[in-house]
Amino acid sequence: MVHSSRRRNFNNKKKGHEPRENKWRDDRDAPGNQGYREVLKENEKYWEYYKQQNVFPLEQFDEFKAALQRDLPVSFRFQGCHKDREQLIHEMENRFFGKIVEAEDTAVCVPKSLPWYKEAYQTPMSRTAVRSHPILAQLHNFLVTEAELGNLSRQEAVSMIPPLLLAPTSEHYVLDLCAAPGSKTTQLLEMIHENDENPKGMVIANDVDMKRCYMLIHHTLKRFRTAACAVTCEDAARFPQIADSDGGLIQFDRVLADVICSGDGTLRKNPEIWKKWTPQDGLGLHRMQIAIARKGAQQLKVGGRMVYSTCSMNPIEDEAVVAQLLRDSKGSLKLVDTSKMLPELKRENGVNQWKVFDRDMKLYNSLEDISEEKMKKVIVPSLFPPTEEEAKEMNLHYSMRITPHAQDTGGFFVALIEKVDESNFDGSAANGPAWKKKKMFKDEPFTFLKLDDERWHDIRNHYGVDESFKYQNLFSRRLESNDANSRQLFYANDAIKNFVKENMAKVSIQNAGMKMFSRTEGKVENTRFRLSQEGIRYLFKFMNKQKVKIGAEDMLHMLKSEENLVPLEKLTCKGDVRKQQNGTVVVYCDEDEPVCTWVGYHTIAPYISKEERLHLLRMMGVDCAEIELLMKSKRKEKAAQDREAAWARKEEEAKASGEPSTSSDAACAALEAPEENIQEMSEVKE
Ligand SMILES: C[S@@+](CC[C@H](N)C(=O)[O-])C[C@H]1O[C@@H](n2cnc3c(N)ncnc32)[C@H](O)[C@@H]1O
Repeated sequence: MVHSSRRRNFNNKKKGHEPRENKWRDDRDAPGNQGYREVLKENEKYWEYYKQQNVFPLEQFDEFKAALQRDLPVSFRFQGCHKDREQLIHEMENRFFGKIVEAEDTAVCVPKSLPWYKEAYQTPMSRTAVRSHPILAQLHNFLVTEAELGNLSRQEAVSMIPPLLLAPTSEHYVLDLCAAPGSKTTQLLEMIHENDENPKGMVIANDVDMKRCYMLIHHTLKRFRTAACAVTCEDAARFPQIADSDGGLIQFDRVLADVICSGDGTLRKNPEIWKKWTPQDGLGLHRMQIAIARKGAQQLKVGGRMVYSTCSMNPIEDEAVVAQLLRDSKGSLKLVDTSKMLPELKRENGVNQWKVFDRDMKLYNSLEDISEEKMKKVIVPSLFPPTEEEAKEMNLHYSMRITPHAQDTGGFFVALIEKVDESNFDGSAANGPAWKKKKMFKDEPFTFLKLDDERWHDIRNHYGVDESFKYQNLFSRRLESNDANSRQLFYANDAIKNFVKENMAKVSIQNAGMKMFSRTEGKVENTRFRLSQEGIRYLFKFMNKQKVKIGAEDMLHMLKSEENLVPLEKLTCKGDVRKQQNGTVVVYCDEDEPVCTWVGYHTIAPYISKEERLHLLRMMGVDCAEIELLMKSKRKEKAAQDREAAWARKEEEAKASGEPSTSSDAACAALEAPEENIQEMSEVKE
């Protein structure tokens, strides 16, 4: 992102300019960040539209408006395994909440857990305010390192609802049709891992936008390493039927259609919407939304459930889409009554009646009102509310709308739909405007290991891997002829392996499973393959060599050491470690937390990130305040360097094009993925 003072100069803004009432200097980290540009938080059409729609009692209108004009509270969610979550929540509450209360500062609030999701927290303070307050800054520091590791995710409160309603289990096959940037994908993955570290189920996360797929892989999934996920890049409205290994078709237990929408419930964090919103935003997306929802329903098995959700409160994008889906299904789909689910969540029931306006707020009561030919393409029959008879069958009130003022969140809509019967549903007729896909990367083939592969012999012998380990689920991303040179070996569970093998020719699969081994060229080790920390999670229990149980003191010594290389001489475990071959050695105090290390002739080095070290120390009850501070200053330094570099690039681009720069730096920075996480995708020149 761009350094603020330079941005101000570039935009010719005066320094020291104070925001006026009802204007907002948006958060520098906000998605779609426009810098410190002022935004007038007014839009007459928007206010009038929602006064007319009756999606919440009209007497609440002033509260609705006031909530939308306030900054969005910060919310975050603890994720990862149950034990870690509990311990981290305990640490956060113990270390910071007391101090915040003691400070008796009225400007500071203790984050509160959401009444309907106890592992998620919300604070009415904006992100900028949190970072600039001395006590909250420490808490922020703690949260940032845990977020880096994927133990915590900053996510809008309302966006946590769809996975909670879908409630997938470890056996479920889940399709997330519009997945990027992936906060709900992570939540779904976490749920299928909740009671089983190595679930039989899988999540296929799809997005039509290649750049956003890339973000999903290298930023979101990087933090939640799993063998049970694949990322595909397809138009959801045309998502292909997935082949199963037995020659049949895969039908999913759960589908999430968190579709593209006008985002008019995200005004509090997307300032652009204030200026641009008209009713046309919803009208323009309606057909695409129906097409995606229909394709999602087609992929469901009988008894399976789909969530249709939008971050818009507009019935044209919400109930009208669900109503058309139900109409088309001829009784194969039913809305599920969600009124008893998440009882503490305040919501409005879905509505049976709404009004259809065009871009200029002209009201259309029925199709007969349309005189102009060109409007017939815009105002289509499915925009209108159901007849009284249809409404009785549809139960649109079973769906829910979250209004911003009900519990200080963004606006959101969710419908839970169940497939009750296959016979009348013709998903193949699902058609919508086609998405023009821009191809950036060539999909490298997935080549799975065979028993006689010498790499497998090498790995099996070196790590003493048990016969029961599924070597056939290891793969590289190279053509078979070129495979021996692959730098990395990945691992997928059976469901993902079968999905990939059967479908790689017809589905654009960008990523699957997780990295387990990297090739090494060093002289120290006796294997060509180094084990990665995320790979241990799966391999550890199959390993009979290259692992050593050590005492807590040795572990602390290694993790706390300022030098990465720790002399073996200083550790009591040196004898046991020296019995292993040089290279990767896994050490552990507790079998649940094995740590990958690198052992040389005289030294041992934990082969994990700084954040991971910090997390392990926290889990061992160590006070990490000093290390956190040190890391914070390094992070700041790095962020400043990145900002400068991004800004320099932007200026270069602007100079080259002769146009003033717009700020898509967030996206720019987000696309810089560390090379080691890339599944050997190669760029294709178009
Ligand atoms: C509301 S966002 C999804 C947010 C995501 N579910 C999450 O929780 O992070 C909508 C996504 O739909 C994607 N999208 C838009 N049209 C699509 C299509 N036809 N097929 C698949 N994805 C689409 C966009 O690229 C965008 O990433």
